[in-house]
Amino acid sequence: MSILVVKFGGSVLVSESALHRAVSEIYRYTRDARKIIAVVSAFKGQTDQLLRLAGAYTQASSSSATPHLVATGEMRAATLLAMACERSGIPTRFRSASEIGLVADGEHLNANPVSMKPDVLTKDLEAVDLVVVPGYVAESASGEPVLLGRGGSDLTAVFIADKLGAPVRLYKDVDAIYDADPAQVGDSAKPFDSLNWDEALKIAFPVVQNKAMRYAADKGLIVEVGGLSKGYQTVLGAPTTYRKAAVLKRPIRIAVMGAGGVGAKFLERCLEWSDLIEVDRVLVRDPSKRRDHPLAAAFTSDARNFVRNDVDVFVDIGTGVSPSAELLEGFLKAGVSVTSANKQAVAASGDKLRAAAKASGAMLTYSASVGGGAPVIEALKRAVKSHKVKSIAGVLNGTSNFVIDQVESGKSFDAAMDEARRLGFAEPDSTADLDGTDVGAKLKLLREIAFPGLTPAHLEVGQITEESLIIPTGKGLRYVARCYLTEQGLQASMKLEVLDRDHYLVGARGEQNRAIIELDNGETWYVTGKGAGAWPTTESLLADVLQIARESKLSQ
Ligand SMILES: NC(=O)c1ccc[n+]([C@@H]2O[C@H](COP(=O)([O-])OP(=O)(O)OC[C@H]3O[C@@H](n4cnc5c(N)ncnc54)[C@H](O)[C@@H]3O)[C@@H](O)[C@H]2O)c1
Ligand SMILES: N[C@@H](CCO)C(=O)O
Repeated sequence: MSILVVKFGGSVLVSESALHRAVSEIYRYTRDARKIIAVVSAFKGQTDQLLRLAGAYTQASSSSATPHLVATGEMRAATLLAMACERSGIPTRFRSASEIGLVADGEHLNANPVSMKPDVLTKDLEAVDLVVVPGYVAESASGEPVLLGRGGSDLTAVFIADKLGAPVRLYKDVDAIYDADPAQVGDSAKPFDSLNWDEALKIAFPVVQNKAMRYAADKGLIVEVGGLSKGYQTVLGAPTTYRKAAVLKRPIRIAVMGAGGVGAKFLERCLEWSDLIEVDRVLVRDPSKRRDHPLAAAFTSDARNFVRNDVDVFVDIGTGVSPSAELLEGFLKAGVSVTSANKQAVAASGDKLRAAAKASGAMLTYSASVGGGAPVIEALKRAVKSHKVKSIAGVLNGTSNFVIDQVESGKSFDAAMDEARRLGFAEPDSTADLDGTDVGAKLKLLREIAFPGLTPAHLEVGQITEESLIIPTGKGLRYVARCYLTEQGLQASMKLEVLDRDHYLVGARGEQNRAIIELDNGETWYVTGKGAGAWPTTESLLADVLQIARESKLSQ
């Protein structure tokens, strides 16, 4: 298990909408199979506000009630981050300082951590991808809440990382530690790639809590410090070097197709991140319908002049094969990287798209096309780097899975489909969710990664109808897509299957997707996440856009 401890503090959690950035940063790692412990401190200004409030009633520094009150700031931010991550489909668990047995001694407002129960966290991470923990707060040996000194969430993160033997990254409102404060001296401040502990203790203390640095220096730990959504940081605890890495100097410029259920949410997130992403143009069917949209001036219906190489990424959130497929190919040929949620377009023209990407060197990504926010494509791409895939089995359609669960709990088939449409899970023509059209495109995309060059000798396609949803007592029913190698060649099927109730795929609840990947070395990999809905799909699209920005020539 590859664990990373991350810490989000008030300098980056400036408001509730800043939680989205933290979610995207977490998803960046969980989609690559990292397990995350997120330590969270209060929203910007909250701790001061709560201390002032305490001071209005009593002498805050001597009251045993002060840590109880101040800790509500961390509790609020951490629980909301956990909920935001769940909404975006990241399997998440929240743990309080008391639940992880974080004990500290010393003054009640400036205590030092002495012990914790790392097993609670490692056991959680066997079941989920993320555990969120409030920072700054611990318990005294007698069970009273105590605080770890101002900036103490840094210490919580460093302490937990030490006990888990995991790397730690502290997110700040600066992208690195500089040799002088950039707010004071401007561009003459030079960023460090790394800083040894002696120098870090002299330079980095306005950014990182001194106690946390001393703890890390004593233990010889490595601590990364950087900004959100960036591909660079300063590494504390390594020989001092100034920054050599290329950095992103301007927002990523994008062209988008589609402003429907997913597209509207994606554009909303881009507007929140205008420092990072600039929406240049949006292809819609009828721009006149959206005059009051903040991006109205960018809306166009002119598909023929849409392909131009004046953007960094084309984001396809359209439907159907055409014109998405032509636009994806056009942008790739023009050297513009692309990401697509439109599985029909990518599945229909995968060879052409791969050829265009290869010829121009642009990146072709389509994580959101399969699994929504469940990182099935990432898992398969990782798997084929070092292994041969023997089989894939998965629940790959959120709508039908949601409907099966709803029908099982007593709802009518039609009412469940209506609900899936209302929640934005279903395809524009929702028969595609029931007759294998949606899953067929997804299975093709997975097959092309897992079994390149092979097509199934046989493909069995089943449909979902009201009458077909008969669930035998004690069993589970799932629409399962399979692709597997046999001596007779590649076989594939997608159909309703009766499975044991404790089968991994039956564990996919509602709109969740799940996949099981069997490898030739005997390993079995499991992938889970929300397979449909605007939030998880947007997260997946953003992760592709930000990955393209980090990995492409954009930062040179
Ligand atoms: N809804 C989900 O949960 C989900 C998840 C993963 C992937 N997807 C995929 O994302 C895409 C969008 O899904 P959605 O739920 O937002 O659908 P939607 O129907 O709400 O939105 C699609 C948008 O694309 C626009 N569009 C289609 N053809 C166009 C054209 N020729 N010119 C301009 N605009 C055009 C439509 O007007 C509409 O606004 C689909 O390909 C879908 O399969 C959806
Ligand atoms: N309609 C699709 C959207 C995600 O691809 C589903 O329900 O799975």
